Amino acid sequence: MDSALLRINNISGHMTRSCPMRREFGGQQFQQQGTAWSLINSGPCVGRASPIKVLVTGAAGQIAYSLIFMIASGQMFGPYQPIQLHLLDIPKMADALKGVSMEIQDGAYPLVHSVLCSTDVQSAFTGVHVALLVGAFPRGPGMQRKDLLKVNVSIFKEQGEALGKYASRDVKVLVVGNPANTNALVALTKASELPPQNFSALTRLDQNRAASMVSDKVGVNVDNVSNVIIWGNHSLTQVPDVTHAIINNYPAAGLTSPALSTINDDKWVSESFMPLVQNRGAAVIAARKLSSAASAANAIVGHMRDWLMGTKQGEIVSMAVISDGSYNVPKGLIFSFPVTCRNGEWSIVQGLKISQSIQQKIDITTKELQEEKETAFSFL
Ligand SMILES: NC(=O)c1ccc[n+]([C@@H]2O[C@H](COP(=O)([O-])OP(=O)(O)OC[C@H]3O[C@@H](n4cnc5c(N)ncnc54)[C@H](O)[C@@H]3O)[C@@H](O)[C@H]2O)c1
Ligand SMILES: O=C(O)C[C@H](O)C(=O)O
Repeated sequence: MDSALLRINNISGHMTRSCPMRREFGGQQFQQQGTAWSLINSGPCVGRASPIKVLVTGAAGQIAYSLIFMIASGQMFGPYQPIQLHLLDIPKMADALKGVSMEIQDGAYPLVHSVLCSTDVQSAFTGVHVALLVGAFPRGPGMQRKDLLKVNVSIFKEQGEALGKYASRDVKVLVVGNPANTNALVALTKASELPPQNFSALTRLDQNRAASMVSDKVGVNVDNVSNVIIWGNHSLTQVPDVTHAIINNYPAAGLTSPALSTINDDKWVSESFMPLVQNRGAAVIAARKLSSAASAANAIVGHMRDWLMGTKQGEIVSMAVISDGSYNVPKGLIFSFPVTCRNGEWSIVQGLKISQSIQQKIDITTKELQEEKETAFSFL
């Protein structure tokens, strides 16, 4: 197979049936403006009445096997956004990829208008509005993510070039394949035609892991925990930070409490919570003999939904994005920062107070990213 297009729905017929004037998604109101959906009171956002092209690489792999079906069911772009899926994998996975496309068809997802299965980079990347770069080799037991640099950098070099040449100029890119921050930097560097702000790497899984651990400790539902921050690299040196985290509806409905004083156990924060979050990926590999997949897919959906649809009022999420020098992180590294998103753009939250102990840890993860960058660029 080079490329095979499966046309599932009649695109124009579907559009006219499913675009009312106002809709609600993720607790937010959208209205139709021409062919676009806009957040009411928030300017334009991703929602379009015409289909968007969504690329998933590594589409025959284990993360993709959860992710593609979450996208197809509307969990990433909302229940009114038609989708054209572009699925890329390597030639030896062509049969498995075909099986995935058969299952998409059998799932009868109304939002999926077509599926392009390809082992050819050019056709897979052409015209895409969203690129989810999952395809890469995962680490096994005993490995660190940066051990994958040599084998995975060449993938992101080629795909960065393809983004620059063939993708839509407003493409939003999320790199998942490890080491995700540095692979994203390689792709961005090779796509010099595109703004660096279009690129990001995934640390949302770490954020979700951290929020879940805090919710267990305090005894609240995880959706009551917000503003946990992950600083730096998606690696052992990442800095899970609860200094600015909030417990909502605690101690009673409608009230909020700072997480740190609610937890009231500094030893737990530094000696249990932080290392558990940092080592969680390895713990899953030790238990499953495979790396996290379903939870990674859920994190990818959360990351893209917030980027495109906007974060909730007062909410901070973590995304690895290009550093502009904020918090003294050298410009040009892909670094996980606290961000908010509006109108399809992220901005780094400024002015947060950083304790000395968190600052020391930020310096360590920064140093690791600088070293990874040097190693990766020596392979280019
Ligand atoms: N950032 C994160 O939070 C996070 C979380 C989980 C996994 N990961 C990483 O995501 C990556 C994928 O994990 P997985 O469990 O799905 O692995 P997997 O081995 O199950 O699937 C990877 C797929 O990518 C394909 N692939 C390899 N090279 C490719 C290329 N050049 N173009 C397109 N496809 C290619 C493989 O054939 C395979 O089908 C790994 O690098 C893993 O470490 C990152
Ligand atoms: O740990 C891994 O290698 C996979 C992934 O990055 C994770 O955090 O689960």
